[in-house]
Amino acid sequence: MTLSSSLLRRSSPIHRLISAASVAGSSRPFTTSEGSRPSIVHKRSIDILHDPWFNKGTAFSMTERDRLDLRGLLPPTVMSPQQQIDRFMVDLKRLEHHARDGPSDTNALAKWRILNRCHDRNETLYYKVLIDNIEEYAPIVYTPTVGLVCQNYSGLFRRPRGMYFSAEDRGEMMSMVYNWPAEQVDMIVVTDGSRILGLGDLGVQGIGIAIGKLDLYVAAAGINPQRVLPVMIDVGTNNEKLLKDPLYLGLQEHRLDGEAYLSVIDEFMEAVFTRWPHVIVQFEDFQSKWAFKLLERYRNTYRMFNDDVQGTAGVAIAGLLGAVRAQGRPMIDFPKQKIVVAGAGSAGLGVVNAARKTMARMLGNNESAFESARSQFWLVDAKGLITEERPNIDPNALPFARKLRDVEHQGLREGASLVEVVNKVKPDVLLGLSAVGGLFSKEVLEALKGSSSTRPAVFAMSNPTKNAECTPEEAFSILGEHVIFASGSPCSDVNLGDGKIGHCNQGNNMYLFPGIGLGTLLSGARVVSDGMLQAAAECLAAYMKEEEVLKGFIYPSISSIRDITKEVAAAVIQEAVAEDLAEGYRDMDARELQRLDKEETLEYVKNNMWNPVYPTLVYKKD
Ligand SMILES: NC(=O)c1ccc[n+]([C@@H]2O[C@H](COP(=O)([O-])OP(=O)(O)OC[C@H]3O[C@@H](n4cnc5c(N)ncnc54)[C@H](O)[C@@H]3O)[C@@H](O)[C@H]2O)c1
Ligand SMILES: O=C(O)C[C@H](O)C(=O)O
Ligand SMILES: [Mg+2]
Repeated sequence: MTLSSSLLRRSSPIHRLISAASVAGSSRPFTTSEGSRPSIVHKRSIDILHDPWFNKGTAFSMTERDRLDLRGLLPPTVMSPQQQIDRFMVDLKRLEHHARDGPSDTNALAKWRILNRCHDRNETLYYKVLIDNIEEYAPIVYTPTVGLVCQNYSGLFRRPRGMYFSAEDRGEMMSMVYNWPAEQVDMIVVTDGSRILGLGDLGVQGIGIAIGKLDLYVAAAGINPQRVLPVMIDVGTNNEKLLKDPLYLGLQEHRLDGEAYLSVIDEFMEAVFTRWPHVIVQFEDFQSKWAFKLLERYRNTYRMFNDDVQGTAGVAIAGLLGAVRAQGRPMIDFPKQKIVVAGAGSAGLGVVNAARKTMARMLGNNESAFESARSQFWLVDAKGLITEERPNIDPNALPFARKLRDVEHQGLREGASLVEVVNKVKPDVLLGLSAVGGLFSKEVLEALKGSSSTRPAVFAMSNPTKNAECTPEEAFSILGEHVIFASGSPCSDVNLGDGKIGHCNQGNNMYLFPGIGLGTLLSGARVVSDGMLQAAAECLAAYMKEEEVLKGFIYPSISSIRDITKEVAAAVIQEAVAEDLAEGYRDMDARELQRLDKEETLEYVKNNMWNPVYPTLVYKKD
């Protein structure tokens, strides 16, 4: 290599100076105009986005994105430099405004920004901070702050993270997936932004939830951060506010539907599994209309699961079993529990389906057990109690529609209100997955006083905090110290006076999805089976000791999430082996996996979890 060519090597600092000098003045990236001299760049793809000299961010034109292998690495809308400035200023002004008025979310967003900048600069440091302070920072990188981040994503967006596949990319996905710089990807979290937490359709801004979930994959499951990929599939949005917002980063058209929608998701799945055949894809925050259909479409072919349907169900079951134990009763009494569920979307239906199966197994695992288990559930949605009389009933809710004979006997009817249902049914458990903040009103909680349980349980599982069906203060003040309480987003314990504390559990799928993903990865299971999900739920339920449960602690502290995740992953591996689904991972082939006992499986999991430690770096010439 000649001296001059070595000087011009793309990573050399001298090269950067030369290139910068050659573009000084007229052709700096931000001011490129027709006819000005081009900048010579010796890099492509993500390296350009990470180089502050050449990065134009959302202002890269589509042709430049194609030429420079950037397609998919940025949100689909091309912005003008002025729009970029406008977007930045909106964000800046919003923070100034909030700082004057002082609403409580300002601090959380400011903390998110600081953490996010650290994430952009130094991943090892970022994850060390997150792991060592998970209780403090999970509420920032995950629910509830991640909801606020998604709502403000157009303003907060600086450096891209993850990939964007849009309706405009049809026919291109198989090649654009190669624009992602990592050779290996273990875990993808994908959303179409159609139902982000309880905040509705946030379009392309929903990428924030995929990023937040993967942060937990790294922090809790020890998935290598270089092998995670957040994905946003932008098929438009039906959020009218975003459709009119000139600074919105996503496609400004209504959502694709029907076959057109399915073909985009199909193309995406085919592309990622072609490049990374062993990847695991977690579907996140898809509106329930598609959540169930996509799960059925892919679950027997690809390594995938839906976190809102399946992860939530497992966490709810663990909590429901905890609530039985908290009453001083054995878990096997679970099939006697009367459970009212408010919300019949992807999460609510996921929970009742899985809880019914769990009850049926305890009752003998036959047809009649399955049939009798269904009568333990009352489903209430926006139109009230769901019965067989419901016109155009959602087929997914049909198995739980109450029989007319039963409801009449109970003094209820089609569409009865939640308070009526609670009054008449006197449930042991009231579980909310409705996304309606305050749904468990004073009247509803007063009605629960009539519960036939000695320790009624309230699960206000909707996220983020403002969408929770009630607060722990409301539950404890109305129902007294014996109520078992869980919310989806973190809440503080309640001081009940006289030295007594009302414990607020966090009932969130974060206790399971990292372990489900890690266990699937390390087992090399071909698919994620119902049995593997059930094993994960049972493992979480068993994690809690008797004395903790009796004190109202039905979920572990998030500070032990790495340990819980290790246990869950080991349980998932053992089940995959038992079901003959495990094909092994790296040096651990299927036969060796079969030989591992529980302790050895735990050790195997532990040894495969990434830790945030700086590796030794060695320089090598190209
Ligand atoms: N804690 C967790 O781990 C967890 C997991 C998944 C989802 N969630 C939360 O659950 C909520 C719902 O998620 P989803 O995917 O099922 O949403 P979804 O939109 O699919 O379903 C919402 C359901 O609530 C019903 N509903 C609306 N208003 C109601 C009312 N007044 N009374 C009773 N029901 C009402 C709707 O009819 C619908 O059936 C979201 O807030 C989400 O954040 C929490
Ligand atoms: O994201 C969460 O905190 C839980 C759940 O997946 C949700 O959609 O609310
Ligand atoms: Mg979710």
